[in-house]
Amino acid sequence: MAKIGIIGIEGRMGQAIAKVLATSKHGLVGGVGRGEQAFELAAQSDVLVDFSAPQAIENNLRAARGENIPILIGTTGLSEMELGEIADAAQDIPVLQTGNTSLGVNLLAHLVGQAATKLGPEWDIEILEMHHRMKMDAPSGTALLLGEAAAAARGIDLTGHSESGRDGHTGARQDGAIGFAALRGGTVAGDHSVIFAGSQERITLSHNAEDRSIFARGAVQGATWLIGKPAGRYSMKDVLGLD
Ligand SMILES: NC(=O)C1=CN([C@@H]2O[C@H](COP(=O)(O)OP(=O)(O)OC[C@H]3O[C@@H](n4cnc5c(N)ncnc54)[C@H](OP(=O)(O)O)[C@@H]3O)[C@@H](O)[C@H]2O)C=CC1
Ligand SMILES: O=C(O)C1=N[C@H](C(=O)O)C[C@H](O)C1
Repeated sequence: MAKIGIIGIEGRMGQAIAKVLATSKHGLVGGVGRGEQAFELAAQSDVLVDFSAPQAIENNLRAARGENIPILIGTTGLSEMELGEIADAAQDIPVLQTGNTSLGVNLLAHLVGQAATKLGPEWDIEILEMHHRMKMDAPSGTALLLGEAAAAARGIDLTGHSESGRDGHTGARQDGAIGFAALRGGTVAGDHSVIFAGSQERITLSHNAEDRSIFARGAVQGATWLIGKPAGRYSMKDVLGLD
């Protein structure tokens, strides 16, 4: 049995993970919310799971490092600086950071990579996502993960090739760009489509999350997998054996 500590326990994902743990062989040792002590939680846990907010990352990494335990970070909307802090922490402890913990999305990313490899750069790639009205960040962490998969397959850097937030007189699409569009509304748990638009034809690869339990199950699987691993940076592809 693994002792799992949840950062962001009162949130939508924190509650979904607690529900999964209630019927699993793994134990929930507790959780913390805003302003509470991640350090005390880390001292009682085998692994930390963070679904909170980007501002909490630095503190949460310090808590995991202080106890020499792994951490799974599902929080999205991370800045370059926060991603740098994650890379730094991964020199000392196992860290899994991902925009999506579900099996379906990670398989989708794998398929997107395959399609991008087979289809030449004349096929434009556009990524469309829709989420519930409370979501704080755009493009979603999943959209970026899918964009990274397409960019890696094409041998390009996503940052230098992404186009998002088109509005007004945008001019023509840049050759080789990966486009992002975000919709927000209602209670949508997470819909993502990757569109490959060629000449007179289109291929669309999609995933629809019907419930947060898919992310919660993946988070528990990823967190328990991390226990006992050497320090380093891991992804759900490692957990699910998708490479
Ligand atoms: N990787 C994945 O598979 C998934 C990732 N996510 C991501 O997880 C994150 C959380 O999503 P969701 O649960 O829907 O969001 P919620 O807003 O429902 O929950 C976030 C929780 O974290 C708390 N919180 C905020 N700041 C801190 C802090 N500094 N320290 C500790 N707790 C804090 C919030 O408290 P308060 O209410 O007081 O603000 C809230 O309870 C988002 O970034 C989201 O994009 C979501 C689903 C799947
Ligand atoms: O905030 C959410 O709800 C979700 N966030 C993740 C993201 O940014 O991709 C994962 C999932 O789509 C739900």
